[in-house]
Amino acid sequence: MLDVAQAVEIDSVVKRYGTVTALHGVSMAIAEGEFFTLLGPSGCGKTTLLRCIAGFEQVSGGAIRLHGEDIAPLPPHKRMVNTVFQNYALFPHMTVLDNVTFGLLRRGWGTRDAEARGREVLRLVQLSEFAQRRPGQLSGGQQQRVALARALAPRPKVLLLDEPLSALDLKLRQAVRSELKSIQRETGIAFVFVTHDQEEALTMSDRIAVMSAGHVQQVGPPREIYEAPQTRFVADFIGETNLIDVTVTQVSGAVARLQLPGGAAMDCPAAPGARPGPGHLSVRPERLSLCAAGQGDLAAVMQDHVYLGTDTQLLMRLADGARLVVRQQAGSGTVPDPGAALGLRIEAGAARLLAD
Ligand SMILES: Nc1ncnc2c1ncn2[C@@H]1O[C@H](COP(=O)(O)OP(=O)(O)OP(=O)(O)O)[C@@H](O)[C@H]1O
Repeated sequence: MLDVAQAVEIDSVVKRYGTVTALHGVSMAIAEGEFFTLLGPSGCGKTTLLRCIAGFEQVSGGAIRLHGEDIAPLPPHKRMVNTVFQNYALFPHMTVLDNVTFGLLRRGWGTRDAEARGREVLRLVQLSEFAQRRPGQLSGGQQQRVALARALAPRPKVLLLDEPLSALDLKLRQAVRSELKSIQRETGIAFVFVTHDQEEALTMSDRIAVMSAGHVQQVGPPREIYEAPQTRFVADFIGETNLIDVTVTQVSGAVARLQLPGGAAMDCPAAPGARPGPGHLSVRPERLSLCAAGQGDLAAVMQDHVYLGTDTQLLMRLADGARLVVRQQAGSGTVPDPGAALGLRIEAGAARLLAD
């Protein structure tokens, strides 16, 4: 059935370049007005998927629908989507306003309407007073906003953004992040945002699709991706985690019973697909705490520590040689001496059995 609340539906999309398969049957649905992020390491297929939505590439299998309509037969300029590229691709010899109106005039808008719309989107990105400058006379962040204004000008239904902040330095990137987010809210159109930066994804998105090697690993809101990762890849790629080898004795529904290294038993939430047998538990470093040797869930030996200002990273080893990291907040305890035997307590609800 057709679901009109979906701005974009990606349905079992396969993309091959000769013998290379860049997308292996990828599915996801992006809602109207949603800030949706494709996140994954270099080469996982993010840009390929964006290019398939934009129409710069044809899919090898599956379908892409925009507001319920299969867009395969439509050329890029008929798709009601627009793209903001990493390098902005502004015309250096044109004014800011002309850069923004250029695409409108090519689409057949009248000069007067194009100029009015151009000034409107420049107001939206707070660049009204720069309308007559050339791109070379603007900062990187301002050029990025011109590129955004230009892409928004024809009122696309979906805006695609391919690592639009990666050319900016860290401070500026953080400032532009919140601007971009508020512009998205104001326009109410769906943004499909590509990044390999997990912090960018966590801070800006309504939902994130984590991709690896042409597959979707998990789709969900940032908190769910961080707190309830389903696979080792997601647990490891998003933030920092401890992957602990465990023996799963029973899985019933979303709860697993397992045995920790050292023999202690515990019940914990399990990702869909988790099975009895050897398994991996993910526990974030900030959700482990120290206690006396012989107490807690795990027995560990202190190895080393790294002072990080707001907190300290404690590096530990379990009896089987596995390494664990504990994050201790500044002022919340003393750092044990190297070689000290300790207990580690896993905060209630903090452990998650992964599917692989
Ligand atoms: N035109 C092409 N011809 C052949 N292979 C390609 C082509 N474009 C992309 N690929 C391959 O497809 C895979 C996915 O590439 P893609 O650019 O989508 O990854 P990405 O996740 O966007 O990476 P990055 O973050 O580095 O841009 C890679 O293995 C890449 O080498």
